[in-house]
Amino acid sequence: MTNPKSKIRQARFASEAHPSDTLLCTTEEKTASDGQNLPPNPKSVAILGAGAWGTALANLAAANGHRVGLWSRRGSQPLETILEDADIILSAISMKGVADVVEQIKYAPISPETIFVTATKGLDPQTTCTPSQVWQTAFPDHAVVVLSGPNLSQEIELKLPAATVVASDVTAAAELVQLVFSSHRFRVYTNPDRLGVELGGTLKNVIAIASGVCDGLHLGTNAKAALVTRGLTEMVRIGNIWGAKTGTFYGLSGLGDLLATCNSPLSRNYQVGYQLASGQTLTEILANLSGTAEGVNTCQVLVQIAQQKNIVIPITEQVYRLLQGEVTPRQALDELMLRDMKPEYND
Ligand SMILES: NC(=O)c1ccc[n+]([C@@H]2O[C@H](COP(=O)([O-])OP(=O)(O)OC[C@H]3O[C@@H](n4cnc5c(N)ncnc54)[C@H](OP(=O)(O)O)[C@@H]3O)[C@@H](O)[C@H]2O)c1
Ligand SMILES: O=P(O)(O)OC[C@H](O)CO
Repeated sequence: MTNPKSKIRQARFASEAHPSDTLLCTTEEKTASDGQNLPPNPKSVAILGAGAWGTALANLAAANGHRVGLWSRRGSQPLETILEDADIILSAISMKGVADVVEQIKYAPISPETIFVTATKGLDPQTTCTPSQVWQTAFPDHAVVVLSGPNLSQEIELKLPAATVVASDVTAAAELVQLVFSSHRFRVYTNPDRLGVELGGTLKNVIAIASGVCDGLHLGTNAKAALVTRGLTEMVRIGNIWGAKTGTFYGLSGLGDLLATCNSPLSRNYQVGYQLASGQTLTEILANLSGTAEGVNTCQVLVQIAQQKNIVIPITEQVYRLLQGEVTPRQALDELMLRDMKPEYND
């Protein structure tokens, strides 16, 4: 006989429908495959964006026994229905859609207790704001949490172990989100530096494009190590100007995500770089890419910020010029190798 306490309600997607049409937890009871008991106080979690990451996060929360609704603009569930009574509203919308979705729900009846979580890794091209800043501006009285870490969604869907960070200045909100997503295969840490955690996940995408180029040109392990290390220096430099803490960039959401994304062919940003090195144009690559490579837009925003604030970010600049078609991958490499000689640390 199965112990009812060891049962969870598992979310299931019907293959014939859009995932967001079918998610809301089924009533099917199943022995806890993740070793989790049904939580004493299951939360209602609304996930916005049924792409790769939204779907993986929905599965994680549902496997922990929470009530999960997954919304997509292409599904049949109205947004208001998904938002009703949500304890947590998590956005996994790609950056280009965040402002639109925020606008749609700005005037929806949302409880003041509802926590917003953003899992988007991008920058708004109009305002240069981070996604959490966009959400916080629209919902100034709500807790906003960033979820970011080395989290390639395909590995998480395969139930491989991973860790992430949930960051907020509202500790209780971060701790609640930690509880909702934590399991024996997904270890969740809290961090008070919301901006640092968010920028780590965002800025590394540009370095991941550069790493793809490095591997596509077969430049070797020494070159890759140099690129990733100097890339981290650039990330810290930009983050410090923004007001993020240096130490945060050496954690999971910075160095951790950098290592994952710069070394995995599963990363869309890495794929963009790799394919650029093999001679394809950006237009061709993006036309065939499955999912979103946020680093392409982030790079443009960073170059704009660097010019305004006089920040030296040579790798990002070369990635920008490469994406614009102004240099070839080899020329970008030469530009980086032949820069003026300097000490390793002068910040
Ligand atoms: N995939 C990962 O491994 C991973 C891991 C961590 C973080 N992230 C971050 O999570 C975000 C989403 O990534 P993803 O891989 O899930 O990308 P994706 O598969 O391309 O999904 C993006 C989602 O955003 C939705 N969207 C875009 N514009 C919209 C708009 N105007 N209105 C409503 N919905 C809109 C898309 O809806 P449609 O399907 O209708 O276009 C889709 O559901 C990115 O910022 C990414 O950097 C991804
Ligand atoms: O596929 P990418 O390049 O968007 O990377 C996915 C995640 O950000 C990895 O943590």
